[in-house]
Amino acid sequence: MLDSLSEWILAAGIVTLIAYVIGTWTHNHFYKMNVYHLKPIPFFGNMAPVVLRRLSFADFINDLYKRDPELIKLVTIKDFEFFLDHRNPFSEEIDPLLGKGLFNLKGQKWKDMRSTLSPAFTSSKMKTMFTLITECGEQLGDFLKTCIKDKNMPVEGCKIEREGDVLVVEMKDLFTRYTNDVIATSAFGIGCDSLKKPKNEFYEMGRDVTNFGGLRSLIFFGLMLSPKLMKLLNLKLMSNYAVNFFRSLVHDTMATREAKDIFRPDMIHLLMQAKKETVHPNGIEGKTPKPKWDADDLTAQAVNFFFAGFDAVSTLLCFASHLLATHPDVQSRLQKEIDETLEKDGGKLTYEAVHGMKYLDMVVSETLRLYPPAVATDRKCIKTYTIKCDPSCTLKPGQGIWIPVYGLHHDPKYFPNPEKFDPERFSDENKDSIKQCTYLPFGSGPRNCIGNRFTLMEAKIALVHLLTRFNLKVVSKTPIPIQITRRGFNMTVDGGFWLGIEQRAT
Ligand code: HEM
Repeated sequence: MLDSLSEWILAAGIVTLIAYVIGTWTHNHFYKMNVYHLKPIPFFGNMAPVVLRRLSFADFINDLYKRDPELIKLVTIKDFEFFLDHRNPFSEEIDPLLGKGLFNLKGQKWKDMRSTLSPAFTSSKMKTMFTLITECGEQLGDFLKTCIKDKNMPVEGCKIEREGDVLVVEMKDLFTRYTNDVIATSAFGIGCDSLKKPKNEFYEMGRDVTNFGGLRSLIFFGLMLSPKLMKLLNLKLMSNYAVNFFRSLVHDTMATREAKDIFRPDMIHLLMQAKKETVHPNGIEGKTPKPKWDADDLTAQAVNFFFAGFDAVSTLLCFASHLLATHPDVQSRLQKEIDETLEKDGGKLTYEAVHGMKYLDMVVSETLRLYPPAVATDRKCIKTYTIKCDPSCTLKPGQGIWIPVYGLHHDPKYFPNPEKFDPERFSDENKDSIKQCTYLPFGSGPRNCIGNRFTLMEAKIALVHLLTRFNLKVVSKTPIPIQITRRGFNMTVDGGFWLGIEQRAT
């Protein structure tokens, strides 16, 4: 027991000293490496502006940014073998369904899983999934049409208000319902209509597990700083309830399909093939042992697709709709392209038509430049590597690298007048002049986003179904100018993406 004041002061002094040493343990790291750096502060390092909500994560990345696309090319493409892994904060022990997802896998296990999954994302597989996704796009258009026509139709559960013939819609809510239904049908093999059944369990679960605001942003930050401490405190990002929900969903779907010999052109089918080991990791039959995936390995991939698909794609659609509503000239030109394309094909939307619309591609690409849903990505050094610069800098295994996607996209050196929404940057004449490794919405090199084709198809289908029937309008609730949130890591705006949706004149 401490019973005198001096003992208390001594104990407090020792605790403070230990805390200070722990909080500044790595702070002379860059100094010792002779690398230009921002001076870190105790406990926060350089993250104080984000943790204390003085800056959004995107602006923080922009401020940190001292870039060199050539270096990014070395790390992500040329010398990729030295930087194979992400610095992932998810641990297989704490959050198995996050830790075992492709994004988090390391080394050979990542290579094996990536080769197993890659066949699911080829153009031919996208084509087979096109019909499933188009059905969700039609569902979205039909729901909005009925909502406008039938003023008595209940819309509780969805964030929709009525102003005469205009629906005032919170687009993040609308689009997460669409992206939820898309990923439910294509990755989990189940049909959902989250607009008509706004409280369905799959949607509620998705909203909950992909919310990285509030307490979760602190746990996320804690996992980055000290996974061991988080494990000790039993703090995880996914609740046991959510883990069991996804485990039994994937397990039951696979069991039903096996028992009834059901085939569906979706990702569950591919995962089932992987389980049966019919997909060979390197395509060289007999030379390399086939990886053994257990049930969690496979469920984790579906969960990984869900995480990526639910939030990032809806974020892209929110920013795209906002930009179209605030740039009516761009919206009209896009509607014209869509109308003409559909007319040529007798009103039917085909895979080829979606991929042939150039202006649509330019609008989506420019949205991803201006507001990349992944504002940064990273790599972890796994073998000692010397960067040939002056003075040279040697990276040791375990050290991490940020790739500041948002900073590159907003650099006037690569994108003149970077805050301007200008789809022309991606026209046939201009797009080839974009310098390699300066436009990275889906990352770079062999570890880039495996879902990039899927994303573009999904987003374009939604925009076609919306713009062919409706106009997007600025309303009094529309946030202008747009302010990216300072709460948490999600690329979103406080208060919501409110826009007006009105039926187009026929
Ligand atoms: C707007 C939508 C999306 C954006 C902006 C996005 C962006 C990214 C980025 C930046 C990375 C890291 C790449 C790197 O470090 O080089 C990534 C990885 C990944 N993404 Fe996406 N993504 C999106 C949608 C999707 C979708 C829909 C899926 C799945 C269906 C998906 C699955 C993945 C996976 C599995 C990885 C890890 C790949 C690996 O480590 O091999 N993403 N994504």
